[in-house]
Amino acid sequence: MNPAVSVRGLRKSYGDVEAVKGVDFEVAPGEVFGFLGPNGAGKTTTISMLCTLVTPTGGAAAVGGHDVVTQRDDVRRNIGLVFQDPTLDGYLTAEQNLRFHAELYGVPKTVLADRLRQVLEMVGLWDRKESRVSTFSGGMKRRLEIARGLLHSPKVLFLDEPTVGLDPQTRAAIWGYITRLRHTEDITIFMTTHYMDEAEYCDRIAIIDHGEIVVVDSPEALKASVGKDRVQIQTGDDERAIAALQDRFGIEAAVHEGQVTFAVASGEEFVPRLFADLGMPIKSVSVSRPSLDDVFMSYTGSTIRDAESGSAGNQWMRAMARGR
Ligand SMILES: Nc1ncnc2c1ncn2[C@@H]1O[C@H](COP(=O)(O)OP(=O)(O)OP(=O)(O)O)[C@@H](O)[C@H]1O
Repeated sequence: MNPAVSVRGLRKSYGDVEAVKGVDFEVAPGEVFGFLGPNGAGKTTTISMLCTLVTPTGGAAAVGGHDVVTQRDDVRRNIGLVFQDPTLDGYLTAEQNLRFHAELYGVPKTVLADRLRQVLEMVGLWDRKESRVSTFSGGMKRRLEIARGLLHSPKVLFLDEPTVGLDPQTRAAIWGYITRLRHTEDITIFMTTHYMDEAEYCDRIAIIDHGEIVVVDSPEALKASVGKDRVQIQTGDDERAIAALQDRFGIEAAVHEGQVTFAVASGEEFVPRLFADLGMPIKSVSVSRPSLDDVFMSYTGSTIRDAESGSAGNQWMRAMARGR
């Protein structure tokens, strides 16, 4: 089967700023594919090139088999967009917004009424179809944008940070619609996010940092590739525990989330040694498998939050990355 999205050496510079530095990847039909990276990593620039809104400086990309530079109209007919900034008309009703879009995309009149109802019911806005969009909450507007993005039955739906700025309940609802889509529509989904928990919904994710793809794989495979567990202990004296871990096991630890935290290859097997040889009482121990946070750290050397705030990451996280 031909890939839904195919990208080779794609790059984009804005003057001296190399926003995207030559990325390669393919997205299979029916896949939910995510770009995960901190603010400024190049996610919006990449998705904008795929949607024909930004012209690449180099390389090539095809969506649904159509080139994003030479076959822009074909690409546009085959894609749906939900971008960070809302583009709904507030003075129109929900239904009027969708009808306007249907006209632009040439949705046949014979199917329009059914399709309108289908997409509005999917996002829970059928009852509000006659309300003006200016009266909608942020979450309702985002839901309407998703309905609009799907109205013309696109082959690929592009979502740029679909839940940014929304409360946790609305974020969960939006993910509910997106995951249900894979059963109800014949569609490929390409999305960007800087939320680790949202990346978990994807079949595969590409981690992007400073305009480059660092790794592409399923969330499970990426977590398994870290190869280290996170161990957190509580003792009566954090400083002494950190020093003892260094002296007796050569392990670098730091206080993280209020507990002495470090990374080791097989956490459960290490715990008995810890009790036997740490040389001080331990009040509690927890061992957890790597999260996508740990994956991001392991491949890029900082956490997403640290990358966004410009700080350097803490000591145990740096220790986590050092194995590579
Ligand atoms: N129109 C533009 N002109 C100049 N520089 C730009 C422009 N658009 C993006 N950039 C720069 O390109 C880099 C990548 O930006 P991009 O918006 O693609 O990142 P992002 O990962 O999507 O982050 P965010 O989620 O904050 O949008 C940044 O350094 C940004 O400042």
